[in-house]
Amino acid sequence: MDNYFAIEAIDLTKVYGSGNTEVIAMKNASLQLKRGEIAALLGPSGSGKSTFLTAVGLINPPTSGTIIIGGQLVMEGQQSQTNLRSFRRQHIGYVFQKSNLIPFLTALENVQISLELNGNSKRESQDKAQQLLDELGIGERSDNLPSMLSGGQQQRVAVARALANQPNVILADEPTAALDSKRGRQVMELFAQVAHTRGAGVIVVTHDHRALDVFDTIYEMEDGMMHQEL
Ligand SMILES: Nc1ncnc2c1ncn2[C@@H]1O[C@H](COP(=O)(O)OP(=O)(O)OP(=O)(O)O)[C@@H](O)[C@H]1O
Repeated sequence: MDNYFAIEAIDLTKVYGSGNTEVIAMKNASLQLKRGEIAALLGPSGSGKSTFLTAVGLINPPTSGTIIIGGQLVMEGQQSQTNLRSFRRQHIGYVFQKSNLIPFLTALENVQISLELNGNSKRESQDKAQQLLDELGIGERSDNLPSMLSGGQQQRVAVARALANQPNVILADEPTAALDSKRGRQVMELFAQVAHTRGAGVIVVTHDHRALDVFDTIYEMEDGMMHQEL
């Protein structure tokens, strides 16, 4: 089927530095994620999880390997095959450990701005942002600045922002690290729902083994190598 995979990462390797200071952070890491599938990425500190996620997120290119997103070849080694900036904005939603909301914009404006950056009118963006916040259960807090929201609410706004442009791919780097286990689980369930209902491919880096049942697939990194858990 055309575009059956949200992400195909093939033999990704990343080398930082050279000579004595060379670090091989990722070695031939491969992963195939279908649309509608949510995968957890586990592994000890320093095993290469962030390196993998930022490579696939087109933030930090691999030294070698191939990245195909939504059926389109985007990276061949360090060579980009498309305009990475606009590709990223249109197709990839990123959620970080801390919500990284813009502190002087309201919850609504934080979501609205990413829609406007993608060419939607102000009015359209406002309506769509409000609708997303409503769907995520924080619509009544849309006028609040991030500092007035709890960690879990801020993370919901960050998820709304990541979903705003209906990306094929959502990448989350320890999105629940700042949350208690109940709220952490809610955020994980939200990602699973987004994958299953919107057909996005979602990868979540996590250290939290308590919510692993929400994932369709579990990958683990060790010393830069990727394994799929059976
Ligand atoms: N910019 C960099 N320059 C040099 N080495 C780096 C750089 N970024 C990461 N590394 C090294 O690459 C390896 C993998 O790091 P990475 O951040 O991908 O691990 P991680 O699994 O995400 O760790 P954590 O769970 O602690 O966030 C580590 O040995 C790290 O020290």
